[in-house]
Amino acid sequence: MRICILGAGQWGRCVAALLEEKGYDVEFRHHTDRRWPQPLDALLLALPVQHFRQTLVRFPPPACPILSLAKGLELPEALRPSEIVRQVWGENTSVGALSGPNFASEIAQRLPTAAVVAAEREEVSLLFQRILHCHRYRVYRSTDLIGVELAGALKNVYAIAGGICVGLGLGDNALASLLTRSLAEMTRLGRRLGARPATFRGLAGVGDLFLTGTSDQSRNRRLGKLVAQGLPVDLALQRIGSVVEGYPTTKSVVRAARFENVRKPIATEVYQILYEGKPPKAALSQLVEPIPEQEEEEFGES
Ligand SMILES: NC(=O)C1=CN([C@@H]2O[C@H](COP(=O)(O)OP(=O)(O)OC[C@H]3O[C@@H](n4cnc5c(N)ncnc54)[C@H](O)[C@@H]3O)[C@@H](O)[C@H]2O)C=CC1
Ligand SMILES: O=C(CO)COP(=O)(O)O
Repeated sequence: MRICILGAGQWGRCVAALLEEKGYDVEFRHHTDRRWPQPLDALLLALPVQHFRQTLVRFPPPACPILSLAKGLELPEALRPSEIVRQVWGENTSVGALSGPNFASEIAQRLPTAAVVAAEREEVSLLFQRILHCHRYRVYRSTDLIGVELAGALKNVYAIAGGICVGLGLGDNALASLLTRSLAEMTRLGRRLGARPATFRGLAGVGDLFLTGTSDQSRNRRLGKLVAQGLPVDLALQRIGSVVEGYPTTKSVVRAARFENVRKPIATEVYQILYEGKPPKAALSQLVEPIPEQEEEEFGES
């Protein structure tokens, strides 16, 4: 079986190594290429989401199932990776998504973890589960493509919030509270777009949120921490030096029409810190001080 990976960053290279270990023939394509390898059985997309569209248009629609490995929402409409794929290559394109608590660096060290592959059509999720699953990478299946893609993208916004909380030295109680309320907010945003709430309690949701919200390996959390410690956003992004999907995704979530009128106080504060220069301390205290308004319940807490 011949598998192509478009995008050779940390994640694309890590997944390639895993597949090669399983005996697959893997070939990379870069965003400057124009042709697919022949023949081609499956395509994995490992590009940052903001580069998806401009890269995909260079290539003809591939005649094989596609899996997005990316975690973000495209500006300005907050489109999910699979939505971009279908806009560019046609509505009938077979496309799924992979997500979960997966730091590339740990998987590259052969440490174990789990993930979920989602696709609307079960034969697509079955195919990619079979391709990726192995003794150190346990792959589950889901039919909630919307939920899995949204969970993977949104957790980056809340990992930044976690970093801000840590950077301000607010303590572990505050961090746990913030991440729990973040999960409620993610679930609410997901519900608006038709995602299943249960998906947010799975690997792509709580699994990845708690990983990236509590570990300094996360680039998103590091961005929040550096900014809370007083570094200007552009310098913080430069210092991290690789893709921080939560940065554009925060803007997508707060500005896109599809999330209008969904209560999202945490994402809004993160947006104001990153894009409007609001001092992190003022933003975070705004989340802590007022008695919460009555809101749609996610955890029976109103
Ligand atoms: N690194 C990780 O641990 C994980 C990353 N992901 C996701 O995978 C996606 C890729 O992330 P990483 O591989 O970590 O990024 P990276 O920062 O290591 O690599 C960046 C990638 O962007 C490509 N690129 C740079 N400029 C480009 C342009 N103008 N047009 C198109 N492509 C361009 C590069 O070729 C490279 O493939 C992101 O959505 C990320 O959230 C998901 C799970 C784990
Ligand atoms: O998605 C990831 C791990 O699951 C990678 O997180 P960061 O992009 O925050 O480093």
